[in-house]
Amino acid sequence: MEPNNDMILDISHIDVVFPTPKGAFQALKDVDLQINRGEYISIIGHSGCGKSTVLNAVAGLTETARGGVILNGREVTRPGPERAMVFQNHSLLPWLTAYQNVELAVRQVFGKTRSKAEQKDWIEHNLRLVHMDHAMHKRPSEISGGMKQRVGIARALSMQPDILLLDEPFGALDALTRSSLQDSMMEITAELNNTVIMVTHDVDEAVLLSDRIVMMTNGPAATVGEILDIPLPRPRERMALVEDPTYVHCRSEVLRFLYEKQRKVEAIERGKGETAKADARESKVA
Ligand SMILES: Nc1ncnc2c1ncn2[C@@H]1O[C@H](COP(=O)(O)OP(=O)(O)OP(=O)(O)O)[C@@H](O)[C@H]1O
Repeated sequence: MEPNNDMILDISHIDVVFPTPKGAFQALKDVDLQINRGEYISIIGHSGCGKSTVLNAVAGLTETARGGVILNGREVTRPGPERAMVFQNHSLLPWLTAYQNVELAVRQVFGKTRSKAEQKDWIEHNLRLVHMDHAMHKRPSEISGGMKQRVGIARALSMQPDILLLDEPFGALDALTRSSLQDSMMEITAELNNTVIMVTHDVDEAVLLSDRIVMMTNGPAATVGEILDIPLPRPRERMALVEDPTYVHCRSEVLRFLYEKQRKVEAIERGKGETAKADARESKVA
């Protein structure tokens, strides 16, 4: 096979097993995924299937029991600023302003290599990218949820990570704020050509933003079920896409996958119910 020189991240056949009071729980089994530089990947799947666990393994927050995560040819063993994460619930320090929250990250990564003036310019540049320059001296309690999420994204971008890990970044926002952040994300990735892995539950969000959608099977022992290419040209305009046949097709492919998985779960549940009823009947007869 030809070597893939564009590949930045290799999630290579990973298993993740958690110890629980009831014994070992295998969350992921043989998850294998290669991501190219500049790609926007979404991970979608039913609740609890293991989407965040994949992201946490890439972040170096969760150990793998088998296989490994290789970023730029190096195995990931711990968290690092080259993998910046944004969570659903903004994790800003409440006593610091938006500017100071970003400054913390910039100091950590560039404290030794950039002058104070360069760091200031860089912090302001990143806050401008997410349209938060007007409120940079406000504390988290003085800004909306969407604005906090923008600051979280600025903080992640300011570290100039090789890869941006977004765990349902817009999940807690109302529909309008969510759309506006999705648009900002598309502008930013077009400008910076970031590599992104985003966990989402939202099919439209996944199709709008992604180059590929990774659809995961249900857990336990969840794995990559199907991968869907989204061949929509960029820039993408959400309103223009509503009736675009490629958009409609991609959307229905993801929905089909999710419904099929759901039907399987329901069939298994029904099967368990029937077995339980049969057991009960047998024990009565006995
Ligand atoms: N630290 C842990 N210890 C034990 N089990 C865990 C741990 N973390 C996750 N799990 C289990 O692993 C499975 C996958 O969890 P994960 O959070 O990755 O799913 P998810 O697809 O991101 O869920 P959601 O969509 O609801 O956020 C779940 O069954 C969860 O209960």
